[in-house]
Amino acid sequence: MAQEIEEQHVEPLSSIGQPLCVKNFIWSEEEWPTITYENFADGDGIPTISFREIKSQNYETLCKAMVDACTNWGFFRLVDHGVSLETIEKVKLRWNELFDLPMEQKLKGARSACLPLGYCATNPDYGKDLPWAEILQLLQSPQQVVAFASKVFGDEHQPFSDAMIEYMQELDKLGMTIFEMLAHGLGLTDNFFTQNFEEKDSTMIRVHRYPPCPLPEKCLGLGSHSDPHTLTILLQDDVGGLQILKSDSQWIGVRPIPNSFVINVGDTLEAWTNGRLKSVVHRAVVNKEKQRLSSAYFLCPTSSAIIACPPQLMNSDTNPRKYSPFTWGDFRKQLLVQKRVLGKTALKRYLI
Ligand SMILES: O=C(O)CCC(=O)C(=O)O
Ligand SMILES: [Fe+2]
Repeated sequence: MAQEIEEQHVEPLSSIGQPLCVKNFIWSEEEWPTITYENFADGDGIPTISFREIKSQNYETLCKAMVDACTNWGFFRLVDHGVSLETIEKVKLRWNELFDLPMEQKLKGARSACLPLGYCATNPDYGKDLPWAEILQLLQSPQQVVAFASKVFGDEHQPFSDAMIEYMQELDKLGMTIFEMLAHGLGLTDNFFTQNFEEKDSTMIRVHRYPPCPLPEKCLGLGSHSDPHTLTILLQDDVGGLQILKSDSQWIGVRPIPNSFVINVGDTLEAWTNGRLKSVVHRAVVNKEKQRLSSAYFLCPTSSAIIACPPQLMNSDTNPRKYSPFTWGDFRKQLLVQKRVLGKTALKRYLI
């Protein structure tokens, strides 16, 4: 029986001419998930922040709560975020339409080995520990979205392109609000972070669709990693599968709540705040019954932005500088060479 499952062909994740079966997706044993996709009990302590009262005098409290969430968890859920449900539903529909297309058509927009932008079914370049996911990765640039969509949908690209561009513009605005609030809560000038985000040359989106998996106890949608960027705004559907690593090496599931985003701190923001805000390792697990859709919007500063912790967040005796200042462009270049981020390792190169 086990043998039969392992020999099964995995149609939704096989590119043309590259048939894959379940056994090609079995991960190294240390990585096998210890809790299932719908085990959320331990994750209910993850803070939930609402923007409903953002305009009132509660602003101060809200900013502090956000900083606390990013300090203690590296993650929070955001509700009443102001991005319209219509924008979100529209883009989800377009993503599903894309993933539902025949493989030949999707591969017209395939990513190339040298540039990780476009569509791919799993990521065969990894060789082993293959993600159980279809993935679309694109830069925030409207031109790039249109170029990708035109390759895949031809003259019919407009609904996809428009939905995607609108969604990313909304998320960008939301990201800037969060950065202002974090700066405020940390006692920095409100534009401390946002002034570095004028050019959006490397901000990007990654959309995943994880098909049902016959062997979820040995496969992973996305392996454990921290996000190297600054801030991630994650949209997940109601299935569940995102798990985060608590400090005591315990994995906990993030319960999906309707019309919310999951926000998490990336490595770059951790360095920028001298470790005050934490970039926490997480992963996506899969399940036998349901496909799952998620999308991560990764906010990145201008390439020339210098990531250096401001003096207000350090203390020469008790909390000296932990990372040598670096530019986002330099870090990004190194990440592109590294290709695969495993666990939380990317920042080590700048440790003092
Ligand atoms: O699918 C998820 O819930 C996680 C996605 C993620 O962590 C990422 O794309 O970096
Ligand atoms: Fe991530």
